[in-house]
Amino acid sequence: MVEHHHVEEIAQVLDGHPSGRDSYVDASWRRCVELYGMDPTRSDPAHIVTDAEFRAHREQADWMIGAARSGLQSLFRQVAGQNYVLLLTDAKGVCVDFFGDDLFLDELRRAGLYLGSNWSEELAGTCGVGACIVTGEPVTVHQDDHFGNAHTLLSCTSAPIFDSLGQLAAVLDISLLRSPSPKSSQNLAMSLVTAAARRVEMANLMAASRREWVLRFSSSPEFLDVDPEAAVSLDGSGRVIGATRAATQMLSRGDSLIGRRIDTLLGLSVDDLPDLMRDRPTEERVVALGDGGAVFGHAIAPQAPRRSQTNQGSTSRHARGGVLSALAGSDPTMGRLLAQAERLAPTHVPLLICGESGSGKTKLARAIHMASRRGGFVSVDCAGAQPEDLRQALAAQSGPGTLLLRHIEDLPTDTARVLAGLLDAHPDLRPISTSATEPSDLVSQERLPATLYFRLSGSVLDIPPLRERQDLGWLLERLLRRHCGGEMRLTPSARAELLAREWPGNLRELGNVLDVACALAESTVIDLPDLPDVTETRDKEQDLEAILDACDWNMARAARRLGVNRSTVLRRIRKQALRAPD
Ligand SMILES: Nc1ncnc2c1ncn2[C@@H]1O[C@H](COP(=O)(O)OP(=O)(O)OP(=O)(O)O)[C@@H](O)[C@H]1O
Repeated sequence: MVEHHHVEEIAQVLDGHPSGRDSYVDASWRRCVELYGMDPTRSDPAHIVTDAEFRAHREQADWMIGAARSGLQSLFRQVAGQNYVLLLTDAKGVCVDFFGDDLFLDELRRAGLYLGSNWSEELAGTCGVGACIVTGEPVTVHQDDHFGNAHTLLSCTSAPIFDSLGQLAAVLDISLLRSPSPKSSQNLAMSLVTAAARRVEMANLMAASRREWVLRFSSSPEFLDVDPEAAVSLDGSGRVIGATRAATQMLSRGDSLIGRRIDTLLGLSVDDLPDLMRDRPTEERVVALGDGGAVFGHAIAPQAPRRSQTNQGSTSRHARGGVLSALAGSDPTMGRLLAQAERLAPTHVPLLICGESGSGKTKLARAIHMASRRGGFVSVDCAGAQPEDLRQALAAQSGPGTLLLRHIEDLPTDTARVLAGLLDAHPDLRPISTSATEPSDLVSQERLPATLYFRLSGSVLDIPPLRERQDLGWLLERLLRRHCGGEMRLTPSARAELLAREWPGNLRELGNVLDVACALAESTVIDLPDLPDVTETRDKEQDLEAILDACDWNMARAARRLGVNRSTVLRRIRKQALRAPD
């Protein structure tokens, strides 16, 4: 009798009379007849895939099963003793994971509430999983909402799980073999299953974003850190590269967020993210939404170096892009310089890298060598280098390679003559020189013989000083990880102070300041008082003579005390015309 009524009701919907049920039920009934050619009078049993098919589906969904496991387990504990069964299906509707009571296993299997059953709408008719896959929304398909007569005792509540790019990845379903007749009896099941799906998406995004910034949101400050509602992951330039479904709905009413810049979606830029980290009181971490509303935000810094975003792929061009692009964030001058360096790297053109002390000339030279894939690497500090030092350095070198000549401006005249001869003897050796002196001054001030200068400066690369770079925030994070490990973080005020400094000692000074700050910080958070004073750094410059005296004019010791290298000390001694006491 009930079955007859069910078939009639479906026929009425097909005639255009709404059933009064949820609209997704009517729509699904119509699809079953009009699209899949199903017959409501038939009573087809559950559709179970073959063992081989099941293995293939499970293998493909392996990552999702892993990500969802603990969410499923805790959901199952929440509904323990209420005869619910939990199914995780893949995006095609095949059940790949299952939690249910062993007592009812046979019955559950017969009903298709078990591993390997296929709940796609075109096979199973109107059902929770099938309707969820088609609509992309959470649904409850209760008792005779089901199309097929075989399933009209079941109550199935299903929520979609999307991957971080917004593709449907799985469906989480909570079902009962027998249930009370009002559909509203399943409202709690609906809340539980949607919350569990949201947490699985969150866990998934977090697992995939260890190398990226993640920004999590909650409308209530109490839950921001423990159970946020939504999250996005961002690349170094602040573009969204992953989002949970809730974030898509919260920030762009369901339109994809992928590729959009965070400052076009929210009242903040990527540089503001550190202000939203956990060390700041939750109530202060307010983020303005585009529609005028506001939520609370929690930013999580990358836990490992970010992947290179250029040249994805494993070609040698990628390797070059990787090593060079890792030297800068989004600073336009550095961007141009690195693009130029990338093109020059594989050539034999002698390079002269100019820039202030500590600005990263040596680092760039090494990166160019690595990108060139050109055999051996020989490095010589030219400050005070004797001809014999050069000969020794090159004694074992044969074949292609790079000769790094650091502080070329301090090369003594005798050694300069020998260098020219050594370059003749090693035609495969490509010289890369570094200089803190302007290229024009190298010749005009007779720091280098003109012939040698032209021989060494096939192309000149100018590194900007740190105070002129626009990627200081990026560098701060990078050096913080390198100098202090992944754990350490800066309070917003410490960060603001570092961003405001002039950095006359450039990246070397920044590294030294972070070393001191890490040593002084009492926890994993670096605060304002942990930062060495600017005047301490300046004093170092001014008190060179006093420090040299204190170190018995031992250059290496003085260099360590000052946080610079030996040749810089030599240069400063010359500049200040200091003389060691007799
Ligand atoms: N892009 C970078 N990212 C992170 N650290 C960097 C970068 N460039 C340089 N550094 C660090 O800054 C410090 C100074 O760099 P480097 O020795 O290359 O400077 P330099 O210009 O050659 O200095 P100098 O002229 O005094 O010899 C080093 O500790 C280096 O590791």
